Amino acid sequence: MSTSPGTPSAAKRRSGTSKAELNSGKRQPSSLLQSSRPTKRMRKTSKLATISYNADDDASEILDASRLAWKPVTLPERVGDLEGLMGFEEIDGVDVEYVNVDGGNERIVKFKKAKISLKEEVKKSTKSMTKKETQKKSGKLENVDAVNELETELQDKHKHNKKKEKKKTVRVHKKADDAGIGKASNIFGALNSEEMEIELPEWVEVYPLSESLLHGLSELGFTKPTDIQRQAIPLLMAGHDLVGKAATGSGKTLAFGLAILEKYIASSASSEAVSSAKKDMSFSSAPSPTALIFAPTRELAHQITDHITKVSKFNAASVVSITGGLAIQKQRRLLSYFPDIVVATPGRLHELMTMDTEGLIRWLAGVEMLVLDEADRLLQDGHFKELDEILDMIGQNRDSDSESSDNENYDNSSSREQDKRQTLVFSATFEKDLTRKLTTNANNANGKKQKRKFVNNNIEGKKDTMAYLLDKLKFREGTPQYVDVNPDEAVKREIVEGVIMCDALEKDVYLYYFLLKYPGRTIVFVNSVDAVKRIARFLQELTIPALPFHSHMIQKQRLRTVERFKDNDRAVLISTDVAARGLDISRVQHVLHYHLPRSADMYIHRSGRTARGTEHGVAMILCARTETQQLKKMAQKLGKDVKELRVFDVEKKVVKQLEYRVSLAREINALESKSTAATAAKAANTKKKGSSGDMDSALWRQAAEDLGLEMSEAEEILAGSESDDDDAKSRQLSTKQKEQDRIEVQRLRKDLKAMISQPILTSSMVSRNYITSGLVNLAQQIVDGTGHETFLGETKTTALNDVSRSRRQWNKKPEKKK
Ligand SMILES: Nc1ncnc2c1ncn2[C@@H]1O[C@H](COP(=O)(O)OP(=O)(O)OP(=O)(O)O)[C@@H](O)[C@H]1O
Repeated sequence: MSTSPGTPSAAKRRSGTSKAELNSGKRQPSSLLQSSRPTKRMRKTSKLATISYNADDDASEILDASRLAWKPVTLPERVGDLEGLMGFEEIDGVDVEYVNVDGGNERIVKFKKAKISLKEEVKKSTKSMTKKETQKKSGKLENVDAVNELETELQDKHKHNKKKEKKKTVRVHKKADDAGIGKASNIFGALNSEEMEIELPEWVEVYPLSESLLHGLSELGFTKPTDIQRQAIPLLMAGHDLVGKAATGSGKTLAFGLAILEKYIASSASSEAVSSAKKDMSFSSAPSPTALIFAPTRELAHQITDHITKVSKFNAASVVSITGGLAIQKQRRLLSYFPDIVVATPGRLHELMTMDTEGLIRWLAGVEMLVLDEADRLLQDGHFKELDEILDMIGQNRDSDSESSDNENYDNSSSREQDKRQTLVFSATFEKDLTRKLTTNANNANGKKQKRKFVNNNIEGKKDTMAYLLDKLKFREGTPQYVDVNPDEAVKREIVEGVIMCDALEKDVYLYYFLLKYPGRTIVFVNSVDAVKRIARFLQELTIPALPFHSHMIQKQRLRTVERFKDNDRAVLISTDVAARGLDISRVQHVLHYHLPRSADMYIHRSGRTARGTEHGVAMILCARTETQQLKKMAQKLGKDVKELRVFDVEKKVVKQLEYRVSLAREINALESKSTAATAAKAANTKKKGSSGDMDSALWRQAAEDLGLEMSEAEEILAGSESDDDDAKSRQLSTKQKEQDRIEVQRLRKDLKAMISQPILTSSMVSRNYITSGLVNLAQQIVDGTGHETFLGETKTTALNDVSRSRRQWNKKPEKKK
């Protein structure tokens, strides 16, 4: 507890709410728990007061402290045995006044009846309103059930189109600035009023967007455009093809999303007559969608759908995602409602198009805007083949309709004019010489267009993939517009980067250290599915709320995991690179690269899961000494000198204390895995025999899920049992062995629990009689609530603060802690 600063002898007041220690209103030492040895008085129960200071409350009466309703404070278990301290008590609803006496060496504490000021009350209610609003606004990723909801919604969109269109034209009568200011009773009412004028001058400056979109932006709280939106939207509205590059989390989705919606609103597709006639149409007669958007992952496709749907709340545009992992027939049905915007992963759309008998291809070929989000990823293995074929399919159909130019005839302007499709390509990373490639097609000295020269026109050759794409996409202009919002910046400015150096085998303990020290929403990236599973298990054992995430999980589980991650601000997502791109989850405080990413671009995308929108965040690499060459190379590719990296120092003594916990957790995991494999082998054997219980595939799937196995693992075990009955049997542990393992796991868990309940001592505590050392005022930390919840003697801090302040650079020795 710090004494009140200020003039000696003067009564000092502060405003706000905090906790204060009490010595029954009598004199007490200026810092109760800082003297060199515990005194008799320190052994007494100390009292805390939760106080509300009110500077205007001169008339408050002085209270007798001994008559107040003090409540005992429950201390964390580990704090209970501090030397000499027996406990604390607290009280609410009093004002505290300190009077410094004896030249400021001592203080008297006076208690007065508290009055909560009107300001405080308003603040309180604002807080709870804001929370509710935020929850409402935050929205959720679509889950499987949402497909059904969406279907109903699409039907409703047809029915209620008229109503929506009416909403769209709501006019404005009242200035937002006038709303509610100084009228406390009506502050929130005004926010919901449809009468409120939407004034977003910075958006209108960029492009005169339709009122329904401004309304949507206003609801999302997006008062001004981001740089990429500012630069891309006018170009897109002028009808240009565009390649857009901007940092992660900089709002690329709405850069193309708003342009698509604006075009939709302007086109006949939004007219009431067309919308209501759609229900009687077929793929060959229905108007083509305004836009077809490709994304490389399912989550990203759902997220784009969600994002565009939210901003188009006040118009009738319908958006669907077509992705793998969900029932294909349902997705076919969704398309049969002829949505205005289709967001797809190439795999599933390809599947649907190759099944097509009713003109789906032709319907898609007429799309007005084609978008490739995360374009460089779409060109990589596992995506490109399907995308390539889709582009061929819709290209051929369009060509046969419009006799469009072939890609060699760039200056055939007449055929280009017939070609209505606009093509948009976005990413945070493109291969370096893209600009050069784009400009090779610019005018030459004679003012004539030059043909693009492709070094290698074959995607299989892996070279020059972007050039191949540019050719394949058949831009309607010879050269698309190129917008690069941050040419010199690889990782977003708002991301503070750091590196922790350790030995390869120490990564687990350093990871645990970081997560304990900086609890907060975190994504840990690793390079294999096995690593995801192992790390998630051992962290869970250490009571860290870790969630595994990888592409072998069934889609339902993946969506559920993302929801759980969003719902818990301390959750730790352990993921492969499947979550590296596009995933937009707010308030992810840290990204940890447990394994070095395989490419510099992947480092940018992984790191970009933090600092979304206007937020800030930390990206930290756990680098084994054997990986330093790889790290240097990566830094070079990012245009950085490795020496610029902030090396983040970790207290070795503290890490030492965590090692035993980590080894216990690993031991438990090993025993549990043995038992899980044995149970699965038994289940597989039962399934094979069929007689004692012929498990159908749903039950089998359920059993695998219950055991925490993926289907691939379960099938592997099953296959093993089918090929060799004896082998499967041998994997079944004897009942006795299983029982022994179970008891051992219980014992280890108990030990681990006991360890976890102990505080971690920091260097200021390790070698000293901490309570009396005078270096750390522990009681002060407890009273103020500023103490770290796990690291005894340390104040609460954030990784953002600590890494930003870290000055140590590569190859410099850490400063010795005194
Ligand atoms: N004009 C705006 N004002 C404030 N926030 C915005 C604005 N536009 C978008 N955002 C928010 O910024 C976040 C990032 O947007 P988005 O997902 O489009 O980024 P991105 O550039 O596509 O990132 P990535 O390259 O990682 O996919 C989202 O949460 C989005 O809601």
